[in-house]
Amino acid sequence: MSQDKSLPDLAAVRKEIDAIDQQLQLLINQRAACAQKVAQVKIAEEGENAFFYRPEREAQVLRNIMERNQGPLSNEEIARLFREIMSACLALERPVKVAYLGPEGTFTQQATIKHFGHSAVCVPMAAIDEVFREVEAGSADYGVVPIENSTEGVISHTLDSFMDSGLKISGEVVLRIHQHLLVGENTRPEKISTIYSHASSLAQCRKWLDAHYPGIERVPMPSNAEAARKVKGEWHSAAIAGDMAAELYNLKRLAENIEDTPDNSTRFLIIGRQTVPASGDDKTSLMVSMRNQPGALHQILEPFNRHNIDMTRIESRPSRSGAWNYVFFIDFSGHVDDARVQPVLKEIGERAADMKVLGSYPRGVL
Ligand SMILES: O=C(O)C(=O)C[C@]1(C(=O)O)C=C[C@@H](O)C=C1
Repeated sequence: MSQDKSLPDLAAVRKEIDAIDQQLQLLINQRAACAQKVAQVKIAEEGENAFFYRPEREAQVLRNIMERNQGPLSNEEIARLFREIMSACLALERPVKVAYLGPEGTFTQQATIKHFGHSAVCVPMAAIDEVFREVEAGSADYGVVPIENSTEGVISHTLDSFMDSGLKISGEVVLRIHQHLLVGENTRPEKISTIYSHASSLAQCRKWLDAHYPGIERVPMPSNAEAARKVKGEWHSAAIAGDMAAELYNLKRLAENIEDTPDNSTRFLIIGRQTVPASGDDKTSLMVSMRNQPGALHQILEPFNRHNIDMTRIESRPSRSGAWNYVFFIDFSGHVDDARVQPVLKEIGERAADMKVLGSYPRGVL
């Protein structure tokens, strides 16, 4: 019994919670049973190799949840809970196997869980092209690779992998990147002589390091998770890495959120073998090869402008097929099936030496 008469009665509120939990449990299992019925339809229509994961439907479900949310839980929090419910429902239909750029503890693993939830089977790969190969070979259903960082720019390795791959982009996920200075339990801050991290993480924290650890050696590592693993047993070094690595290796945080730009984020792509129908709010990624002639770039950009299509990114990479030819990677708002997108693709296709649609996919929701 509460002392203060204006406070709710604790035992009574807990009883209310128990009753709600009972209903929630029933409803969640009813929802899961519906997912099993959906699986039956998919198998009947498309066979055992049907695509059980439906990115467009998941994006719609999550958007609806956020739109109708009245609180007190925030839109992000409620969507995260439903993300996990859908993840469990999908696993009941058919567990999905997702290859990601490892090792365990990387931001890519964090992005994979953010996108697919905890019920997906996540497998770390040693390199970006291994993620591509694993999905191409059918050993994994989907792959997750980083594509661009807001402070560091594009990850060219991922772009280059698309040149030799027939895989499609089926989604994107954006992760806020928070970097921490991590040490093992026996490390004394004043004894630190080396700081390990991935080169891009060192670059993202350069100003902070200049101010707090001037003159201390900075050693690039293949990943920040590996940097975290290395400092676990060293008493004179520190690592820069994120939450996942800190938890995985049980490291102490000497300083948190040390990235130089507070809105530091990385965008990851989901790659697979699936063409995704329109979700209502989509993006498309294109790969366009152009001969190196005057006005080549203008020829590609002009149709987007004339048809009023919002181009969200353009990157160029030297083509591997011949000297001085360029490949442009273009992202724009819209889906290949949209009536206003089709004339743009037709015109660019006529002007380019080669054009490949890498995929139309829902804009990242979470
Ligand atoms: O609607 C479907 O196709 C389902 O399989 C159901 C469901 C869900 O739980 O809502 C589960 C997995 C799919 O990726 C999308 C949605």
